[in-house]
Amino acid sequence: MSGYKRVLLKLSGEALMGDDAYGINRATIVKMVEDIAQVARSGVQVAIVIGGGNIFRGVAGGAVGMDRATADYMGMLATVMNSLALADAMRHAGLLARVMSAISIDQVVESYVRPKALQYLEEGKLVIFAGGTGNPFFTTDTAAALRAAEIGAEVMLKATKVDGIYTADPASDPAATRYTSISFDEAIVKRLQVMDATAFALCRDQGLPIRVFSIFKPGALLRVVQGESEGTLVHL
Ligand SMILES: Nc1ncnc2c1ncn2[C@@H]1O[C@H](COP(=O)(O)OP(=O)(O)OP(=O)(O)O)[C@@H](O)[C@H]1O
Ligand SMILES: O=c1ccn([C@@H]2O[C@H](COP(=O)(O)O)[C@@H](O)[C@H]2O)c(=O)[nH]1
Repeated sequence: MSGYKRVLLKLSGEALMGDDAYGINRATIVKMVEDIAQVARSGVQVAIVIGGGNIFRGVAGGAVGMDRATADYMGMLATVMNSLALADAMRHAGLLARVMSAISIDQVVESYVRPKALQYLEEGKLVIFAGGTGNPFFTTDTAAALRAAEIGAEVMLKATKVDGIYTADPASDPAATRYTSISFDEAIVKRLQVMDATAFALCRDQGLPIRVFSIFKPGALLRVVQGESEGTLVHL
């Protein structure tokens, strides 16, 4: 069905809220899992990183006055919660998923060990990388780029609230237009805020393409994995 054997899927944490003000919307997570199941059942190995913006963001208003590193650790813990919720929804859908955290919380979740993650993927299990990079001052987009490179994913798929990369943030600029494709250097130089520059630079240096597409568009994930033109491709 596709040329891809192994992909890294970055899911927006904020998208998990659905129409709610914060947290995890049940219907939204179930829909996300249905889309992932279609791809996983086709034989593609899928590793996932989910953000934490629906629960906590270290640089957000709620963290004003806090020590930045402490706030960032709270953000990383939020991604552990989202990862557990995602794995639970996957179990309900009959999928086998393992959560591996960059921060050790052994009573709750397995710690990230690269060979073990590779073994799970080869066994056909979904692997959810929680806890970001395990370091403050980073983001889950950078964690996704890092893990994608570590596991030898062929592409990083960023499923987000917008349907690609625009000339400016489409949420605030209605005149913004969407790129079908864009080079890493152009995305970095133009400071397009859809992803942080560290994540773009890591993918560029590893020759790892990124596809940005809408998490809400029905069938978009499957089309992306089938190699169809969807959203925006970021390339060398
Ligand atoms: N040039 C741009 N093109 C597209 N989107 C942009 C651009 N600039 C800013 N954005 C914004 O980037 C955001 C990306 O959303 P997303 O929820 O994936 O972010 P995130 O920080 O990775 O979320 P989370 O941390 O919750 O996973 C969108 O809300 C979009 O409005
Ligand atoms: O490697 C990482 C990943 C994340 N954080 C903190 O968590 C929040 C939530 O992650 P998002 O990517 O914004 O969804 C982020 O704002 C950071 O505060 C981190 O410190 N290190």
